[in-house]
Amino acid sequence: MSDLQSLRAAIGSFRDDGLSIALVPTMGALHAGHMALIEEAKRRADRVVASIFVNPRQFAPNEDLDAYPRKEKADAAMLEEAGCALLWLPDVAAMYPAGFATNVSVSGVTDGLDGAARPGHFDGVATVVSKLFNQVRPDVALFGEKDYQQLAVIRRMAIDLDMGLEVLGVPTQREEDGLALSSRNAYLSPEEREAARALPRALGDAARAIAGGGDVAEALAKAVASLEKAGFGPIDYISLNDAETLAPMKTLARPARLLAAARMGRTRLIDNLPIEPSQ
Ligand SMILES: Nc1ncnc2c1ncn2[C@@H]1O[C@H](COP(=O)(O)OP(=O)(O)OP(=O)(O)O)[C@@H](O)[C@H]1O
Ligand SMILES: CC(C)(CO)[C@@H](O)C(=O)[O-]
Ligand code: BAL
Repeated sequence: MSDLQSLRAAIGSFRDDGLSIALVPTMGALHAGHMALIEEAKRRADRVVASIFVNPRQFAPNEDLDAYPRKEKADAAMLEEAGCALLWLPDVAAMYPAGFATNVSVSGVTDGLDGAARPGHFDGVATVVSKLFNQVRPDVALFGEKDYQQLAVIRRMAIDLDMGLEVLGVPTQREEDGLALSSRNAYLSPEEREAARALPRALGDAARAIAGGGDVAEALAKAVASLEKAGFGPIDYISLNDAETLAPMKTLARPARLLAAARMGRTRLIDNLPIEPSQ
């Protein structure tokens, strides 16, 4: 459904029946990564609401808003098949009517990584996710760890603004060769798709080296070299960061996340892995 009045009525009737609600926000072109969020949502709440909205405010003018894949019919069928109770499909004019003038901006966790590489991106994400939370008023909302910084931003926002819901992360779903599932993988040519496996491989090698006590800078430099050799470029970042605050780390002193963003042809791919310090 696409109008807020109908959404509120449907949510109201779930609430009248005493049912809990999970929200899975997406931009559509659904794949098994999204479906893992739906499955986890079903375990966490009585009713699952999915949203599909390609949010113009989180794309910079030079990014792929127009090219972004749109597959509403197939998406709706997949969601119904998976047992999703409601699909929320707002349109741009309803989300951002004339006169819209509010921006939600989270600082700190947005300082580096995609926050630096995509200026304004996380303001767009925080603003639209605030709206989705206010529209659906879920008990729990689920996000993928593939977009690890996004998950950290939304967690921070929900706490800081007393949003009164649980924000849950779901592990990254991968292809057989390790590539993280992503709607943007559809942009890759067969040759680029083959070469793209170097990204999870480079992250895995670096994560193992760092977890085993290896020098962080050396492991990161090696990862950059292997990505360049595979045809990635430019590499926006490959970086070791605190798993919670996302502050950059030079040594493995606390639970960490190894995060990367790099371009394969016209496709920008991101990925990340956890690294735990050994006791
Ligand atoms: N491989 C994956 N595993 C787990 N969650 C995922 C995966 N891919 C996407 N998600 C999650 O699905 C939600 C919706 O993401 P989105 O619709 O942008 O899909 P996407 O595949 O990440 O697309 P994009 O190509 O834009 O990165 C986000 O919370 C995202 O982290
Ligand atoms: C969370 C989200 C739906 C907000 O537009 C988007 O950034 C996404 O799909 O990850
Ligand atoms: N999956 C994150 C949304 C974006 O890249 O715009």
